[in-house]
This record gives sequence, C-alpha cells and structure tokens, in this order.
Amino acid sequence: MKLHRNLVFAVIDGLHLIFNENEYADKVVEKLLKRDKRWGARDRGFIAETIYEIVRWKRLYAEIAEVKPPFDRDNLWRIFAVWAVMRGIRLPDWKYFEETPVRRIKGKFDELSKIRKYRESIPDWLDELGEKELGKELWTKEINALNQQAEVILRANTLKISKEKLHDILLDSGIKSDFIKNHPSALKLRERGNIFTTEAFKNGLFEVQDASSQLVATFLDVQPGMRVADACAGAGGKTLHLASLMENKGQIIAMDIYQNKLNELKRRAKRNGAHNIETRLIDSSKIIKKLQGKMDRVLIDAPCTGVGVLRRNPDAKWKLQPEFVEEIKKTQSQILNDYSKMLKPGGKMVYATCSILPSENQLQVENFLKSESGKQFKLLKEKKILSHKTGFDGFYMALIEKITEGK
Ligand SMILES: C[S@@+](CC[C@H](N)C(=O)[O-])C[C@H]1O[C@@H](n2cnc3c(N)ncnc32)[C@H](O)[C@@H]1O
Repeated sequence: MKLHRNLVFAVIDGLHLIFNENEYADKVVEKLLKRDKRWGARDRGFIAETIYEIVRWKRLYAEIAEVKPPFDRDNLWRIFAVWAVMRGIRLPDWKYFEETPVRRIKGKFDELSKIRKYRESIPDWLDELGEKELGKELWTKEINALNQQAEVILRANTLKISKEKLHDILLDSGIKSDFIKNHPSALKLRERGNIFTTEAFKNGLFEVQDASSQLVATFLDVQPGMRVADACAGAGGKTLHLASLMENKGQIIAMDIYQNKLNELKRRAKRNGAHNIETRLIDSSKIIKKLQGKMDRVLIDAPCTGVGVLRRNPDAKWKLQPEFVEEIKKTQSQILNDYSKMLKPGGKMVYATCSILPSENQLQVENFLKSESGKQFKLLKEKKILSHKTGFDGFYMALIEKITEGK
C-alpha cells in the first residue's frame, strides 16, 4: 500500500480532534470525508478505516510509540508510524517518518502483547471491571472479539421486500451478500462499502442493523394489531423492525427523552413505509403515567455502557468513565421500575442492552423482580449474546411477563 500525503494529513487531523478535543469518531470521520470532493471510495475507505483502527488500538500504539496524551502533532505522527509498521506498510521518506525505529516498534509490540490491557488496548479500570464481571477466561476471549472490525449487516425491510429479493437487487448493483442462519431478515455484506448511496437504501428497502440487535424486536413476540411502547426508541432501529413484524398494523408508541432522535426516527419511518408509529417525547413522568396498564408489549432498549458494541464504536473505550457506569445502572433500574407499569396484565416486555456486563443485564432483572413493583412480573426467558461466541455484537435481552391477577 502506498501512503498518500493528503489522506494521511486528514487522518492526523481526525486523530487530533478525537484524542485531544474529545470529539466523537463517527462525527469527525463524517466531517473529514467532506473535505475533498475528488476523493474516491478507496480514499474515503482509507481515511475512515485508518482512523477507526488507530482509535481502537490507541493505548497499545501510544505505548509502543512511547508518547502520552495530550498528543501533539509529532506524537500523532509517531502513533501513525506505529500503525503503518504494524500493517507492514513501507514508510515513505517524509520528514515525519525520519528516525522511525522500525525494529524497536516490532520488538515492543511482541513484549506488550503478553499483557492483556496493552494487547487489547483498554483502560486499566475497564479491564479490571470486565474481568470482575465475566471472569478471567470469558473476558479475555470477549475483549479480543470486541476489538475485531464489525461486518456490515443489513435488515431487509419486510414491509417492502423479502431478503431474497433484496439480495438480488444488491447483486445487480455489484454488492454481494449472504444470508445468516437463524436471523430471518439479515444479510451480511461480503465487502464494506458505502451502501447509503444506493437506490435500495433511499427507497427504504433495508436498514443497517447488527445481527444481534435484530433479535431484540423478535424476542418481544409482537403480533399485528397490538399496542406496543418502545420506551427508549432513540432513532428507531428497533421501532422500525417492530413495525415490520407487526405488518404495519396496530400501534407503536416510540418514546425517548431526546426530540432530535425522535425526529430522525420519523424520517426513517417515512423512508421505510412504516405507518403505525407515533412518537412521544418523555418530558415529564405524566407521559408514562397516561399509558399505565394499557400496553400489550413494552420494549425497554435501555441506555447502557455499550461495552457489547465496542467493535463498531471503539472510541467508547476512551470516552467511558467508571462514574458513568454507576450512573447508568441507576437509570436502568429506574426505567425498569417506571416503564414496566405501562404493561397490561398478561402483557410482555423485553429489557435489552448492548452490554455484556451482568451488572447491567441479568442482575438488573433479578433486582427488579425482587423489588416491590417487580412482584407482579415473571421472567419467561433471557438471551446473553457474547461476541466471541457469535461473531456479532454483544447483547442481552430478557422477556418478562406481567402476571394476570389471581394467577
Ligand atoms: C440503546 S439506545 C436506543 C437505541 C434504539 N432503541 C435503536 O434500536 O436504535 C437507548 C436510548 O435510551 C434513551 N434514554 C436515555 N434515558 C432515557 C430515559 N430515562 N427514558 C427513555 N429513554 C431514555 C437514549 O436517548 C437512547 O436513545
């Protein structure tokens, strides 16, 4: 691979914004890709993938490069040089790469690879937390899997098309994909690419959604005609899936505490041809109270640490803080307590997270069931998805039923 100066400059600028200015990697990449209209798909791919890779391996590379944050531009170039050497790329004779100690870099990599927190490039506290919660063996395997680049998975929007037909339409545009066993609407792309510019996407024939995430709406066991609350709907990844499973019949109330996310949800619903969704901003406890005892199904796709989705969101390793973990657990427990009240007797809810930490998952459900409000509920089944076992995102989901009085 030959390095192009203007692309590498874009990468260095991006790393500065992410590492030193605390900006989000996805937003930075989105902005950078608009910098030069002449860049083609390969150039854009280089910028995006190199930035994500260096973000993922920040701790390991910084340690090898012997630099500490905040990283000045010389330090960022040294980190970049480590990335290039580890990828076997020949360094051009630019001034930034003068005196790059190629052999020392390789030697340090071998030495640091013996220690998990360096090898897997994670902060001490997160490494300790992962081991405490999952045990040494599972955590070692799981964090390794969470450091792999995620594949691109689509969910065929069955309101408009079958996955078989979508597969053929994509193939006509040169995009090859495969079905995934036990994931009825999923297609896995054989190669990464910008699928958002395809006509198929613009016409709402699919959404990008990881295979594990696609199991959540199915787990809720919805039927056409039901009244369903999606209580933490965000921009609606799972709301749209619910609408497909309900064949556009019945009612979905999609809620969140952020209006901008619900606005995005409305745009996506329009593109998807999903007509049974209404949005409600949770700006006071009254919004939930009004729906008390009224819903057949409730989805709680709870806010969480996102430790299960580090593959697609590697900068969360650096942005997450121990205090946030404690805060979010309190929010999860409050949400379970309050939002479960929307269910009718006999109704069912799913509590789900994209975390693999038991304290956000099964322990939250156990505590809820033991609480005063939880007494009216019983756990029907749960699924714990670890990335190293499935090759998809780490997820948790529990199906809980509100007991009918007298039973
Ligand atoms: C895991 S994300 C949801 C993802 C979304 N369901 C999807 O499939 O695309 C969790 C969502 O919960 C929202 N949230 C945070 N605190 C909340 C609260 N107290 N009540 C309702 N939603 C909340 C966040 O804004 C975020 O959109």
